[in-house]
This record gives sequence, C-alpha cells and structure tokens, in this order.
Amino acid sequence: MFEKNAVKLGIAPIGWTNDDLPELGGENTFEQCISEMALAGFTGSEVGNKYPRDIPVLQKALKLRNLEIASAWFSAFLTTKPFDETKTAFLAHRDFLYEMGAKVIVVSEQGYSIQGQQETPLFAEKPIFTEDDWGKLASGLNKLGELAQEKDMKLVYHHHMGTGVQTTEEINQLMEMTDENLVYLLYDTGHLYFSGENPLEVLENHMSRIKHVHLKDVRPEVAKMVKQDGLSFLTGVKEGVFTVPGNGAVDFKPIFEILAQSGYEGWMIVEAEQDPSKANPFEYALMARNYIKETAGV
Ligand SMILES: O=C1C[C@@H](O)[C@H](O)[C@@H](O)C1=O
Ligand SMILES: [Co+2]
Repeated sequence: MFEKNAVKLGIAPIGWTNDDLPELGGENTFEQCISEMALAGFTGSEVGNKYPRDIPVLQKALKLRNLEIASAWFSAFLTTKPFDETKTAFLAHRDFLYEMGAKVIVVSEQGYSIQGQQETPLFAEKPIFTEDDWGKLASGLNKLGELAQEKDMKLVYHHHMGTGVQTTEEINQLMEMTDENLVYLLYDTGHLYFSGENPLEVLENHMSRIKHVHLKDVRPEVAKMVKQDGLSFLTGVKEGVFTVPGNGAVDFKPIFEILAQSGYEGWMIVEAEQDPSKANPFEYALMARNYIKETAGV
C-alpha cells in the first residue's frame, strides 16, 4: 500500500473539545487530549482552543508525547472583507505554524458561511458565490499561497459544508481559478460524503494538488435527517453526523488505494467531531487507529 514513511497519522482535538461548539468537551483538558492521542498511536495533531499559544510551552508538552503539529485551521474572509485584514491574520497564523514546524496551512473561506450558525438550514441556505466573489477568492488565495511559499509552506484549501466551496463543481472551479503552484487542496472525506458528492471523483480529479487529508466518516441516517428536516450544520454535529473512519458509510478502502498508488506524502488526520459525552474520544481514537492499520496498512 503506502510507501514506508510516506504518510504520517494525526488526529484532531475536535473529538475532545470542539472549537465550533465549546460546550462539547468543555471538561476535557489539553493534557488529557494530547496524552490520549499519543496513547492511541498517533504522532500528530492540529491545534484546538485549549492548546497553549506560548510556543515553548506547547512544544514541550507535545515533545513529551512524541507529537507534532501538522497544521491548524484559518478562516479567510476574502469575499467579504478587505484583503489586508485577512492577510494580517494569515501572517500571524503562518508564523505560529512555521515555528511549530508545520508544512501546510489549512484555509477555508468563511465569507457568507453558514457553518457556525445554529439555526440556519444547511442544505437550503448554503451560500453560492457570484462571479465577483470567485474572483476575489481566487486572487486572494493566490496571494496567501505566495505568503505561505515564502516560508516553504503550502496553503491547503478546506472545502466545507455550508460554505461557497462545498460541491464537486465548486471545488473544480476553485482549482481551475487558482494557481496550481500556490493553492493546494485539503481532501476531507466527511464533508464530501455529507454534501452528497462522490469522494472518489474529487480525489481522482485533483490528486496532484491534494497535500493534506482529513479522515472523517459520516453516519448516513443523521446526514439524511439534517437534509430532510432542514437542520443546521452544528445541529448535525451535535446529533452525531460525523464519526471516525470505519464507523460510518464512507468507503475508505479505495480512497487509501488511490492515495497510496498516487504516491501521496503527508499527513492523514482523523477528524471526527462528535459529542464526547456520547462518543468517548479515547475509545474512538483507538477504533480509528486500528481501522487505519487494517485498511491502509499504516
Ligand atoms: O477541518 C475542520 C475544522 C472544523 O472546525 C470544521 O467545522 C470541521 O467540520 C472540519 O472539517
Ligand atoms: Co476537516
């Protein structure tokens, strides 16, 4: 399957403490979270709201557990705010990640996004970008991609439910409109499945630009309920739409095969936001680790 040492496996803190819904996992500490990640067999993580921002403190806590920072989420507002506002915030984020040794920067456009709105129906009210929005987004991302390149880092774009870049068509458009040497793609299995896309089609279309992977699974009955009952993204999360790979409807076997055959190198991050009082994060982290070993051989 994968070449030896080609991929590194991480897990996002969002299963322990959820930045979008701070009431989920408020009781879980930073130390518990990173200790359980390491104990479950992961060597990397993204950054959550409980992580110390003091670089030496964070580095020491991670080193003790043989963990690295793979990346962290950045919200861009290229369609709705002056470019310089996003640029200033991006530079601070980039420099923090650079100091932490990360090689990729996760960026998602949040202009007009409904992902953080508790009551807005996800499928009915998803934003659709105008030509002007697309132009601002593409040129802004190219500029941010250049800033990432200054530090020998890569900008990886996170397509996301409830945003203007969600569907296969929108991902294709973004990839066409941006510079292939400046803007790369984060491939998130769960968002594609939830949206009703074919995850394999997106993988095959854009393999050469995929430089970061989120392994997220979906409980199909909850996804169906969110669509039929006009629920919001966050209600879907609270109801358990997402879970760890192997516990839902996404077929990971062909996904791992294509990634491996294409020579993918980089992080695969398990990312399963769900209510930790219903889905014990350590138990689910172990389930994910075992499933990846069995299915992907890493
Ligand atoms: O990468 C991600 C970060 C989260 O904040 C987001 O809402 C989640 O769904 C995701 O895929
Ligand atoms: Co993700």
